[in-house]
Amino acid sequence: MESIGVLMPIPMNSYLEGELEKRFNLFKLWTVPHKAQFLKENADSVRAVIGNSSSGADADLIDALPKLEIVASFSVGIDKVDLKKCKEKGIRVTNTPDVLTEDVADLAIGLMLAVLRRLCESDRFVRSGKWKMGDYKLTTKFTGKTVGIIGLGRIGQAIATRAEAFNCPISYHSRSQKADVKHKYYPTVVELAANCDILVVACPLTEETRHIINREVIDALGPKGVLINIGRGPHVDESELVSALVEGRLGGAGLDVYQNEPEVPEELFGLENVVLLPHVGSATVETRTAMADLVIGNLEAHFLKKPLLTPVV
Ligand SMILES: O=CC(=O)O
Repeated sequence: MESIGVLMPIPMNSYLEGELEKRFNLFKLWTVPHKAQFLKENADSVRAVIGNSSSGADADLIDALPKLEIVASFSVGIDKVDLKKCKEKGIRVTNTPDVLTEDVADLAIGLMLAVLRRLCESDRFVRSGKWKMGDYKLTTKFTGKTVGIIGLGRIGQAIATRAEAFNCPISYHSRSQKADVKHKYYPTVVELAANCDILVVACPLTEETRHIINREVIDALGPKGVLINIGRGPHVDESELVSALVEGRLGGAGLDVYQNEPEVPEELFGLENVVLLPHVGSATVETRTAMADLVIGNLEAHFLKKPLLTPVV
Protein backbone atom coordinates (compact mmCIF):
# COMPACT_ATOMS: atom_id res chain seq x y z
CA MET A 1 0.00 0.00 0.00
CA GLU A 2 3.09 2.26 0.07
CA SER A 3 2.13 3.97 -3.17
CA ILE A 4 -1.37 4.98 -1.99
CA GLY A 5 -1.49 8.73 -1.32
CA VAL A 6 -3.05 9.73 2.00
CA LEU A 7 -3.53 13.42 2.77
CA MET A 8 -3.33 14.71 6.34
CA PRO A 9 -4.16 18.44 6.25
CA ILE A 10 -3.08 19.34 9.82
CA PRO A 11 -1.02 17.62 12.54
CA MET A 12 -3.19 15.33 14.69
CA ASN A 13 -1.24 12.69 16.55
CA SER A 14 2.36 11.53 16.16
CA TYR A 15 1.53 7.82 16.61
CA LEU A 16 -1.09 8.07 13.85
CA GLU A 17 1.38 9.88 11.57
CA GLY A 18 4.05 7.25 12.18
CA GLU A 19 1.70 4.34 11.54
CA LEU A 20 0.37 5.98 8.36
CA GLU A 21 3.92 6.63 7.14
CA LYS A 22 4.80 2.94 7.62
CA ARG A 23 1.95 1.88 5.34
CA PHE A 24 1.08 4.69 2.91
CA ASN A 25 2.52 7.63 1.03
CA LEU A 26 1.57 10.27 3.60
CA PHE A 27 1.26 13.89 2.46
CA LYS A 28 1.54 16.19 5.49
CA LEU A 29 -0.05 19.31 4.08
CA TRP A 30 0.97 21.55 6.98
CA THR A 31 4.66 20.99 6.22
CA VAL A 32 4.27 22.29 2.68
CA PRO A 33 4.82 26.03 2.01
CA HIS A 34 2.46 26.43 -0.96
CA LYS A 35 -0.54 24.29 -0.07
CA ALA A 36 -2.83 25.11 -2.98
CA GLN A 37 -0.06 24.46 -5.50
CA PHE A 38 0.95 21.24 -3.72
CA LEU A 39 -2.65 20.02 -3.78
CA LYS A 40 -2.92 20.77 -7.50
CA GLU A 41 0.34 18.94 -8.28
CA ASN A 42 -0.54 15.87 -6.18
CA ALA A 43 -4.32 15.79 -6.63
CA ASP A 44 -4.23 12.60 -8.70
CA SER A 45 -2.26 10.69 -6.08
CA VAL A 46 -4.51 11.34 -3.09
CA ARG A 47 -6.94 8.47 -2.47
CA ALA A 48 -7.64 9.12 1.22
CA VAL A 49 -8.00 12.13 3.49
CA ILE A 50 -7.59 12.03 7.27
CA GLY A 51 -10.01 14.32 9.11
CA ASN A 52 -10.58 15.25 12.71
CA SER A 53 -12.79 17.58 14.77
CA SER A 54 -11.28 20.71 13.22
CA SER A 55 -10.34 19.62 9.71
CA GLY A 56 -12.50 17.48 7.49
CA ALA A 57 -13.32 17.40 3.81
CA ASP A 58 -15.48 20.21 2.47
CA ALA A 59 -16.88 20.44 -1.06
CA ASP A 60 -13.82 22.38 -2.31
CA LEU A 61 -11.34 19.79 -1.05
CA ILE A 62 -13.44 16.91 -2.38
CA ASP A 63 -13.68 18.59 -5.80
CA ALA A 64 -9.93 19.22 -5.79
CA LEU A 65 -9.17 15.51 -5.32
CA PRO A 66 -10.61 13.52 -8.24
CA LYS A 67 -9.19 10.18 -7.02
CA LEU A 68 -10.49 10.52 -3.45
CA GLU A 69 -12.06 7.24 -2.23
CA ILE A 70 -12.27 7.59 1.53
CA VAL A 71 -12.30 10.19 4.31
CA ALA A 72 -11.19 8.54 7.55
CA SER A 73 -11.84 10.83 10.48
CA PHE A 74 -9.72 10.72 13.63
CA SER A 75 -12.82 11.77 15.60
CA VAL A 76 -16.31 10.56 16.32
CA GLY A 77 -17.89 13.81 15.10
CA ILE A 78 -17.91 14.14 11.33
CA ASP A 79 -19.49 17.61 11.10
CA LYS A 80 -16.47 18.87 9.14
CA VAL A 81 -17.07 16.35 6.35
CA ASP A 82 -19.51 17.16 3.55
CA LEU A 83 -21.41 13.88 3.86
CA LYS A 84 -23.89 14.73 1.12
CA LYS A 85 -21.11 15.32 -1.38
CA CYS A 86 -19.32 12.15 -0.26
CA LYS A 87 -22.52 10.14 -0.80
CA GLU A 88 -23.02 11.66 -4.24
CA LYS A 89 -19.48 10.84 -5.29
CA GLY A 90 -19.36 7.38 -3.71
CA ILE A 91 -16.63 8.44 -1.27
CA ARG A 92 -16.60 6.38 1.91
CA VAL A 93 -16.46 8.06 5.34
CA THR A 94 -15.38 6.52 8.65
CA ASN A 95 -15.10 7.85 12.21
CA THR A 96 -13.87 6.59 15.59
CA PRO A 97 -16.91 5.76 17.75
CA ASP A 98 -16.91 3.64 20.94
CA VAL A 99 -13.20 3.85 21.72
CA LEU A 100 -13.55 7.42 23.02
CA THR A 101 -16.93 7.13 24.75
CA GLU A 102 -15.54 6.52 28.24
CA ASP A 103 -13.04 9.38 28.13
CA VAL A 104 -15.60 11.91 26.93
CA ALA A 105 -18.15 10.77 29.53
CA ASP A 106 -15.48 10.87 32.26
CA LEU A 107 -14.63 14.41 31.25
CA ALA A 108 -18.28 15.49 31.32
CA ILE A 109 -18.55 14.31 34.92
CA GLY A 110 -15.21 15.98 35.67
CA LEU A 111 -16.58 19.26 34.35
CA MET A 112 -19.74 18.94 36.48
CA LEU A 113 -17.64 18.41 39.60
CA ALA A 114 -15.18 21.11 38.61
CA VAL A 115 -17.91 23.72 38.11
CA LEU A 116 -20.04 22.87 41.14
CA ARG A 117 -17.18 22.26 43.57
CA ARG A 118 -15.06 25.06 42.03
CA LEU A 119 -12.07 22.73 41.67
CA CYS A 120 -10.05 25.00 39.39
CA GLU A 121 -10.78 28.14 41.41
CA SER A 122 -9.90 26.32 44.67
CA ASP A 123 -6.62 25.19 43.12
CA ARG A 124 -5.85 28.80 42.16
CA PHE A 125 -6.78 29.84 45.73
CA VAL A 126 -4.16 27.52 47.20
CA ARG A 127 -1.44 28.39 44.68
CA SER A 128 -1.91 32.13 45.14
CA GLY A 129 -1.38 31.84 48.91
CA LYS A 130 -4.89 33.16 49.68
CA TRP A 131 -5.64 30.18 51.96
CA LYS A 132 -3.32 31.70 54.58
CA MET A 133 -5.76 34.62 54.78
CA GLY A 134 -8.84 32.42 55.40
CA ASP A 135 -10.81 29.41 54.20
CA TYR A 136 -12.24 29.05 50.72
CA LYS A 137 -15.98 29.73 50.46
CA LEU A 138 -18.59 26.96 50.40
CA THR A 139 -19.52 25.47 47.05
CA THR A 140 -22.44 23.42 45.63
CA LYS A 141 -23.13 19.70 46.11
CA PHE A 142 -23.06 17.52 42.98
CA THR A 143 -24.50 14.22 44.26
CA GLY A 144 -28.25 14.11 43.68
CA LYS A 145 -28.47 16.96 41.16
CA THR A 146 -30.77 16.36 38.21
CA VAL A 147 -28.77 15.87 35.02
CA GLY A 148 -30.46 16.59 31.69
CA ILE A 149 -28.73 15.14 28.66
CA ILE A 150 -29.24 16.30 25.07
CA GLY A 151 -28.51 13.29 22.87
CA LEU A 152 -28.71 9.85 24.45
CA GLY A 153 -26.33 8.09 22.08
CA ARG A 154 -23.22 6.22 23.17
CA ILE A 155 -21.66 9.20 24.96
CA GLY A 156 -24.93 10.47 26.43
CA GLN A 157 -25.69 7.00 27.83
CA ALA A 158 -22.20 6.72 29.31
CA ILE A 159 -22.65 10.10 31.03
CA ALA A 160 -26.03 8.93 32.37
CA THR A 161 -24.48 5.73 33.79
CA ARG A 162 -21.78 7.71 35.56
CA ALA A 163 -24.16 10.39 36.87
CA GLU A 164 -26.49 7.69 38.23
CA ALA A 165 -23.61 6.48 40.41
CA PHE A 166 -23.77 9.96 42.02
CA ASN A 167 -27.52 9.43 42.66
CA CYS A 168 -28.40 12.01 40.01
CA PRO A 169 -31.87 11.64 38.46
CA ILE A 170 -31.41 11.58 34.68
CA SER A 171 -33.64 13.11 32.04
CA TYR A 172 -32.98 13.56 28.34
CA HIS A 173 -34.01 15.04 25.04
CA SER A 174 -33.36 13.45 21.68
CA ARG A 175 -35.13 13.49 18.31
CA SER A 176 -37.47 10.78 19.55
CA GLN A 177 -38.15 8.97 22.82
CA LYS A 178 -36.14 5.77 23.26
CA ALA A 179 -38.28 2.71 23.93
CA ASP A 180 -35.75 0.84 26.06
CA VAL A 181 -34.68 3.79 28.26
CA LYS A 182 -36.12 4.41 31.73
CA HIS A 183 -34.97 8.05 32.05
CA LYS A 184 -37.53 10.84 31.77
CA TYR A 185 -37.90 12.13 28.23
CA TYR A 186 -38.66 15.75 27.35
CA PRO A 187 -39.81 16.48 23.79
CA THR A 188 -38.15 19.92 23.79
CA VAL A 189 -34.80 21.18 25.01
CA VAL A 190 -36.50 24.09 26.80
CA GLU A 191 -38.59 21.69 28.91
CA LEU A 192 -35.50 19.60 29.66
CA ALA A 193 -33.56 22.73 30.68
CA ALA A 194 -36.41 23.95 32.90
CA ASN A 195 -36.42 20.62 34.74
CA CYS A 196 -32.76 19.92 35.40
CA ASP A 197 -29.87 21.38 37.40
CA ILE A 198 -27.13 20.44 34.96
CA LEU A 199 -27.71 20.40 31.19
CA VAL A 200 -25.23 18.43 29.08
CA VAL A 201 -24.81 18.72 25.32
CA ALA A 202 -23.86 15.27 24.01
CA CYS A 203 -25.44 15.10 20.55
CA PRO A 204 -23.77 15.27 17.13
CA LEU A 205 -23.58 18.67 15.42
CA THR A 206 -26.02 18.86 12.52
CA GLU A 207 -28.09 21.63 10.97
CA GLU A 208 -30.91 20.78 13.46
CA THR A 209 -28.66 20.89 16.53
CA ARG A 210 -26.71 24.07 15.63
CA HIS A 211 -27.51 26.63 18.39
CA ILE A 212 -29.67 24.06 20.18
CA ILE A 213 -28.60 26.04 23.27
CA ASN A 214 -30.14 29.46 22.63
CA ARG A 215 -31.35 32.26 24.88
CA GLU A 216 -34.66 30.54 25.65
CA VAL A 217 -32.88 27.36 26.77
CA ILE A 218 -30.35 29.32 28.83
CA ASP A 219 -33.15 31.27 30.53
CA ALA A 220 -34.99 28.00 31.25
CA LEU A 221 -31.85 26.58 32.87
CA GLY A 222 -31.62 29.73 34.94
CA PRO A 223 -29.29 31.36 37.47
CA LYS A 224 -28.71 28.13 39.39
CA GLY A 225 -28.33 25.92 36.31
CA VAL A 226 -25.08 24.69 34.85
CA LEU A 227 -24.36 24.03 31.17
CA ILE A 228 -21.80 21.38 30.19
CA ASN A 229 -20.72 21.23 26.55
CA ILE A 230 -18.62 18.28 25.44
CA GLY A 231 -20.24 18.27 21.97
CA ARG A 232 -19.29 21.02 19.54
CA GLY A 233 -18.99 24.78 19.98
CA PRO A 234 -21.70 25.64 17.44
CA HIS A 235 -24.26 23.72 19.49
CA VAL A 236 -24.33 26.84 21.64
CA ASP A 237 -25.16 30.41 20.72
CA GLU A 238 -21.91 31.55 22.28
CA SER A 239 -22.67 35.27 22.55
CA GLU A 240 -25.93 34.44 24.39
CA LEU A 241 -24.01 32.10 26.70
CA VAL A 242 -21.36 34.72 27.43
CA SER A 243 -23.88 37.45 28.24
CA ALA A 244 -25.92 35.09 30.43
CA LEU A 245 -22.82 34.15 32.42
CA VAL A 246 -21.55 37.72 32.67
CA GLU A 247 -24.99 38.96 33.78
CA GLY A 248 -25.47 36.07 36.24
CA ARG A 249 -28.54 34.73 34.41
CA LEU A 250 -26.85 31.29 34.22
CA GLY A 251 -25.28 29.57 37.23
CA GLY A 252 -22.16 28.24 35.54
CA ALA A 253 -20.66 26.41 32.60
CA GLY A 254 -18.11 23.70 31.90
CA LEU A 255 -16.93 23.95 28.33
CA ASP A 256 -14.62 21.72 26.32
CA VAL A 257 -15.61 23.16 22.93
CA TYR A 258 -16.14 26.63 21.44
CA GLN A 259 -17.51 28.33 18.36
CA ASN A 260 -14.13 29.34 16.88
CA GLU A 261 -11.51 27.09 18.44
CA PRO A 262 -8.91 27.86 19.64
CA GLU A 263 -10.48 31.29 20.20
CA VAL A 264 -12.33 31.45 23.53
CA PRO A 265 -14.39 34.51 24.53
CA GLU A 266 -12.15 36.51 26.86
CA GLU A 267 -15.15 37.68 28.90
CA LEU A 268 -15.18 34.15 30.38
CA PHE A 269 -11.60 34.27 31.67
CA GLY A 270 -12.45 36.17 34.84
CA LEU A 271 -15.51 34.08 35.81
CA GLU A 272 -14.92 31.53 38.57
CA ASN A 273 -18.18 29.69 37.84
CA VAL A 274 -16.82 28.70 34.44
CA VAL A 275 -14.33 25.92 33.69
CA LEU A 276 -12.65 26.07 30.31
CA LEU A 277 -10.92 23.10 28.68
CA PRO A 278 -9.09 23.07 25.32
CA HIS A 279 -11.21 20.41 23.50
CA VAL A 280 -9.66 17.42 25.23
CA GLY A 281 -12.66 15.06 25.54
CA SER A 282 -10.82 12.09 24.01
CA ALA A 283 -7.30 13.36 24.62
CA THR A 284 -5.70 10.54 26.58
CA VAL A 285 -2.76 8.50 25.32
CA GLU A 286 -4.79 5.30 25.50
CA THR A 287 -7.81 6.59 23.63
CA ARG A 288 -5.94 8.54 20.95
CA THR A 289 -3.90 5.38 20.25
CA ALA A 290 -7.10 3.34 19.93
CA MET A 291 -8.58 6.02 17.65
CA ALA A 292 -5.44 5.99 15.47
CA ASP A 293 -5.60 2.18 15.22
CA LEU A 294 -9.21 2.49 14.10
CA VAL A 295 -8.30 5.03 11.41
CA ILE A 296 -5.55 2.70 10.14
CA GLY A 297 -7.87 -0.33 10.34
CA ASN A 298 -10.51 1.45 8.26
CA LEU A 299 -7.99 2.52 5.61
CA GLU A 300 -6.48 -0.97 5.38
CA ALA A 301 -9.93 -2.54 5.15
CA HIS A 302 -10.92 -0.11 2.40
CA PHE A 303 -7.83 -0.63 0.28
CA LEU A 304 -7.97 -4.41 0.76
CA LYS A 305 -11.62 -4.28 -0.33
CA LYS A 306 -12.83 -5.61 3.03
CA PRO A 307 -15.79 -4.27 5.06
CA LEU A 308 -15.01 -0.99 6.84
CA LEU A 309 -14.74 -1.23 10.63
CA THR A 310 -16.74 1.90 11.48
CA PRO A 311 -18.45 3.22 8.35
CA VAL A 312 -20.53 6.40 8.36
CA VAL A 313 -21.05 6.55 4.60
O1 LIG B 1 -14.30 16.05 19.29
C1 LIG B 1 -13.86 14.97 19.15
C2 LIG B 1 -14.42 13.94 18.33
O2 LIG B 1 -15.39 14.19 17.60
O3 LIG B 1 -13.90 12.82 18.37
